[in-house]
Amino acid sequence: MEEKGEENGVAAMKACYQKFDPAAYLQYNYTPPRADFTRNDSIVPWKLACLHRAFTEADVSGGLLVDIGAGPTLYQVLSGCEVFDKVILTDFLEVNRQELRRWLHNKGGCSLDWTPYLQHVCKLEGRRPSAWTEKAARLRQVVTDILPIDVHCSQPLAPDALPSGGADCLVSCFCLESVSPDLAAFTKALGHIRKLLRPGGHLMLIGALGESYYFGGPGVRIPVVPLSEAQVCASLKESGYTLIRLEVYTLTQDMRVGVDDVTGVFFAKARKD
Ligand SMILES: Nc1ncnc2c1ncn2[C@@H]1O[C@@H](CSCCNC[C@@H]2Cc3ccc([N+](=O)[O-])cc3CN2)[C@@H](O)[C@H]1O
Repeated sequence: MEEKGEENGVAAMKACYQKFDPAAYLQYNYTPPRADFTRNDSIVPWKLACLHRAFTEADVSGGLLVDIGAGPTLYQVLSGCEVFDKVILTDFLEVNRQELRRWLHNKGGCSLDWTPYLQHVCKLEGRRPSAWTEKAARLRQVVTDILPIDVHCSQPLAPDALPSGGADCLVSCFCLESVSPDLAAFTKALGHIRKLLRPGGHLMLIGALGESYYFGGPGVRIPVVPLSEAQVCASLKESGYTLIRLEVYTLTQDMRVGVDDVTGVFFAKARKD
């Protein structure tokens, strides 16, 4: 019976995503006030600072970085693309993979201008902001594939998607808790993606705390499993990771813009032993 319930929950979640609107989603979460580069207390600069620090620490190295459930966003690999020579982006929806391809193929028609993001990460790296064109070229050079993924499958990617040794690092932002019907499914999904990672490899995980829903487009209300810090730590441990660091951002009133009921954002750096 339990298996059936779990399958139904996952199927219902997948149905919700059929109406996901990348352009609206980007406007809701990746424009001011949540993405205000003139404010250090804005959410996106906080996330980029966490990712910059984590990717530039000496314990992170290797050849292949895989982004799990990238959605239509690229910010999550702007630091990692300088450390790894090969980056694979993944998402469940073709509309999101198309959005990513549009930017990577420099074809125009993107729903968001990523220039301020590229400039901000260049500043974090101590480079002049005008080096953003070099970072854009680097990102376009290292991203080799944009693949379909389903974190609820015990084998989330196609069999030959990754080299036999697996990825050296995974990054996943706001995906697992937004696609899982409950905490058990979230923890199980962490276990599924862990199999994509080589022993000693790192997981950089960003997610929402206390979120029970968000809008993935006008009128597209998508349920989310509300997580606490303690549940995130317990799920990482239970699914076979060693937590290195957990950082938390608490949303100020002006960051609560009506597109979700998220109360906080966590950043976890963990390792597969
Ligand atoms: N089975 C699946 N496997 C893998 N990916 C899947 C699956 N199903 C859907 N997907 C894929 O996962 C999705 C990832 S986008 C999920 C959005 N998460 C919630 C949203 C994000 C957000 C952003 C920023 C801030 N903030 O405070 O600044 C708060 C929040 C909280 N609300 C989407 O790309 C879908 O295509």
